[in-house]
Amino acid sequence: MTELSLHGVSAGYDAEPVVRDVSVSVGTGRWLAIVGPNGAGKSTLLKAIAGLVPWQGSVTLDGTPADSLSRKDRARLIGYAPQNPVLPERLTVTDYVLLGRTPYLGLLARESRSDLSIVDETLDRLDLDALAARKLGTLSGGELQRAVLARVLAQRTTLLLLDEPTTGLDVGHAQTLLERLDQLRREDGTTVVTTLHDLTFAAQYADELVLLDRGRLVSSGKPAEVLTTERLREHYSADVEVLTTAEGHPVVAPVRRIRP
Ligand SMILES: Nc1ncnc2c1ncn2[C@@H]1O[C@H](COP(=O)(O)OP(=O)(O)OP(=O)(O)O)[C@@H](O)[C@H]1O
Repeated sequence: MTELSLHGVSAGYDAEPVVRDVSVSVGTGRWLAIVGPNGAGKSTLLKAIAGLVPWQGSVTLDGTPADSLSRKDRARLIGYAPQNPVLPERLTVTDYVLLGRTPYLGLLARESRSDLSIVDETLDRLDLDALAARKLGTLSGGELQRAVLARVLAQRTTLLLLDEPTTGLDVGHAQTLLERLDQLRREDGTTVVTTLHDLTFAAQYADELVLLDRGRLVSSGKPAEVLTTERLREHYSADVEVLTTAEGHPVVAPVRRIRP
């Protein structure tokens, strides 16, 4: 169970921060989606929470400063899946997912029966059983995406940071993956933070959104509060209509204006 809080977080790569002064909290078992136009700093913010880029400010997990955690403790608490992971093509899906158990292994120790059963269970949860013996290099983009999610889920962390988990998935597979994630969150109480380009998916799955533009937080709150036609025009330079489904979820629809 992990509550995540950020206060005045700035992060970047060189001298100039590309994310500035972001403050946001995510309650235990909640889902936060970071949205914003290309280059806004979404991935950088996620990497800052994961401790993968230099950052300033305060990041706490259940009140404990993230930078006071050892590397191993951090890996037991935070699971991070990058947007474009480097994948060892010759590894089988099972062996790749087993890498998620690394934070629990002692020096030179082999995986235990319990590690193997967690991997089996994770493969089963993500319908990857049939692909378990396949090498990563032979999988389709969508299958790989599921394998990446499986590795991070096998890590059994209470906070998941997922950078664009639906990249390259068709609408059905994207929906299935997000549903599975939501189910795991409900069953296990995992806190989820994702970046998502698809604003409709973000609105339908996340409890709260933060909208970044040029490194700054420009809006945060419930999806229907953040996703307004005016705000999307201002920050994305996009012509959209925000519709509402029968269930009350926002749908962000691009609109083409035919000019005479
Ligand atoms: N490794 C890096 N070194 C230097 N600058 C970087 C690096 N990675 C990203 N940046 C810059 O930081 C800024 C924010 O990038 P970031 O990837 O966080 O944006 P993003 O919102 O995730 O974008 P996108 O939607 O295009 O994936 C961009 O200007 C980008 O060029």
